Amino acid sequence: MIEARGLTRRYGNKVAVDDLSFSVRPGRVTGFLGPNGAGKSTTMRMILGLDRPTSGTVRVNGQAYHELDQPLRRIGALLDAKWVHPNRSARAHLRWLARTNRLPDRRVDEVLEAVGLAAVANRPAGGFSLGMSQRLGIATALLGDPEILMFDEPVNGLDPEGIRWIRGFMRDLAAQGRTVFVSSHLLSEMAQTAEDLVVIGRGKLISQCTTAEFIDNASESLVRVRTPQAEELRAALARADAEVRVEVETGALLVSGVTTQLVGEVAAAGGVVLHELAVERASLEQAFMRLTDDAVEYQTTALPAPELVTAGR
Ligand SMILES: Nc1ncnc2c1ncn2[C@@H]1O[C@H](COP(=O)(O)OP(=O)(O)OP(=O)(O)O)[C@@H](O)[C@H]1O
Repeated sequence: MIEARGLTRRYGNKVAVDDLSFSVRPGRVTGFLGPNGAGKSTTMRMILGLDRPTSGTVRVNGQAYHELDQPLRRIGALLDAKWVHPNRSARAHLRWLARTNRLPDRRVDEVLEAVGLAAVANRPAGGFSLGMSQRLGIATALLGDPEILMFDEPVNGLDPEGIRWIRGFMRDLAAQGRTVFVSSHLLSEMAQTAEDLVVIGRGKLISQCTTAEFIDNASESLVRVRTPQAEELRAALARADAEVRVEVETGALLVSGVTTQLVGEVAAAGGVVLHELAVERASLEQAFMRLTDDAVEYQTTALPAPELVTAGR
């Protein structure tokens, strides 16, 4: 269990993490989701005692990190896969960590086996691909056989096979009853991995819920209509209190807050010919960006949001 209460971290005038409270439960993969710069890495560093909160607390099984006896046995983390000394072999790296943390040598071979690195264990880690480095980072996190595991953007830059392996591995760890907390800036990635979500933007909590609930709330259903009498239909729908937008690229009308049935009936009553009438679900990533829009730190000005013209209600 990880519990943050009023967790806040300021760097000068910048509030990187802002009064964040959330809990991460055992036996599930919990995604830590937020756009770039939202404060995910800072929060994870505070959980590990690598950064100090300006105010608030974060506890690992009821204790602050520095109070933990043998912390590697309680919580294992992958924050940066490339921190291993390049001339050191995977096995030597893990042995060194095991010995300095009073962990048995046999754990080294167990974790190398678990992440599929046994065959390359004596090769210098400097020559490892990103995927292999990630596996070594995960082996390092597993060394103390901890109940809690934390991974910062573990699939960034990996090929599809590496991504598939990491997703499956995280789910297996959760199925063993462990607490698995994993960050990402992509909702689509989290949707395939995590059962629960902690969503943040600009350091603040946006939502804590199941992934299914978040997706349901986030994705807006739209009705897409194509008609040669767009103006008449727009006016009729506005009278029916629907919100109508025109998709500039294709000229189709996107109607929110209505069913296809209602649009069909309004069109029929107004004598409007329809060429297309369909339900369109906003993509998850669009929905996520809309929810966290105010919270995106580095908004691009060169590429404006998709041009949708809103007509009166
Ligand atoms: N040591 C630091 N000094 C000053 N500002 C910092 C420091 N560490 C982080 N920040 C700022 O705090 C904010 C949150 O950063 P953080 O790296 O935690 O976000 P993130 O959600 O992990 O983003 P990303 O996905 O881009 O890594 C950013 O504005 C960042 O510039």
